[in-house]
Amino acid sequence: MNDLLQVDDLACHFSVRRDHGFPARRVPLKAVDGVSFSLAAGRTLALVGESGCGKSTTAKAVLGLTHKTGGDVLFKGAPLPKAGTREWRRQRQDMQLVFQDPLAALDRRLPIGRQIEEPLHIHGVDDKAQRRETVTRIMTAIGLKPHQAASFPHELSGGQRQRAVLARALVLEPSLLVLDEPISALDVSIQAQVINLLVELQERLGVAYLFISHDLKVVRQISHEVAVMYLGRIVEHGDPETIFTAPAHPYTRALVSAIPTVRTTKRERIILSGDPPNPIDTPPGCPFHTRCAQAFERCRIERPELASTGDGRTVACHLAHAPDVRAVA
Ligand SMILES: Nc1ncnc2c1ncn2[C@@H]1O[C@H](COP(=O)(O)OP(=O)(O)OP(=O)(O)O)[C@@H](O)[C@H]1O
Repeated sequence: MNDLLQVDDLACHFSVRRDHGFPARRVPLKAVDGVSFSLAAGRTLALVGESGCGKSTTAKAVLGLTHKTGGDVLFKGAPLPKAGTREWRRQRQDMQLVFQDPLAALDRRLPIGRQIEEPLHIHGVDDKAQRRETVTRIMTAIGLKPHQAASFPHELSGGQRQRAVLARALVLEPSLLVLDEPISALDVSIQAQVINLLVELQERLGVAYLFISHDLKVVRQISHEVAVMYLGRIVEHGDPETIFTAPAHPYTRALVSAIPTVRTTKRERIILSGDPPNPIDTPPGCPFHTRCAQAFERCRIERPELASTGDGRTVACHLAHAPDVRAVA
């Protein structure tokens, strides 16, 4: 198995208090419920879907930052060490996380050079000159001027700050970078620059990205594979070209139809009614049936498995696997 990251049947269920009803009781909230995927070195997998579908929880579980209640996460073929242990911290050098808001991720009181240098210090690079040289090299690679090492976060633009965050994440030369909405806090003009930079860095450094975004236009530019999530599950997974030109799941079709510039077989915008159901009360059958215009009896009873459609992707939809099923159901 050559995969850098292997996620099998991952589940993250939280115990939450139900708001209504008496007496108050705790119920399971299935934030992630049976997610499987793999990611090879130097590749990008995008996780997409509406807010609350479980993207960030999946990412945190991959890094051991949230407790998983089921399934396995293998990194370089081995299970994640227990969070907080020395082994886990050592492994975290090789799997870094970049969040949405660069200002929140940086310490306002420290010059960015010091912040980029810090992981080297923590992970035992004792030679100061070597640390400084590495910082200069990574800053140059990321498009920052070495003299900007002395700048404080508020003295930089939004794009420069996100570059500084990326530099800090890359300074230990990780194999995996988890990027959680890395550009959504940036101006549109800067977003393209950061995306180009990410693509360039991947080619140069061979780092793999788990890229979380709700912006499908950006996802199409950057990813080698896309997994569409709905209510804690993957409903469609494949290469971006197939998914964006001929989405097979009705939910993916609705998401893709909302991208103005994407050509789909059906060009008209599909407006989904209502919000996704509460993950505390997932509907029986297909979790999407309550919002699906094509749902029929079987969808209300039987949950479709994520299965191959024979064109290199997997889809969890009864209709995608047997379009004439409605006639015989
Ligand atoms: N620690 C927690 N305790 C209880 N519920 C949680 C916890 N973390 C996440 N959730 C719930 O799990 C579900 C999935 O959340 P998650 O943040 O993973 O979604 P998301 O797709 O990343 O959304 P967004 O794009 O808004 O960040 C949501 O219903 C959220 O409220």
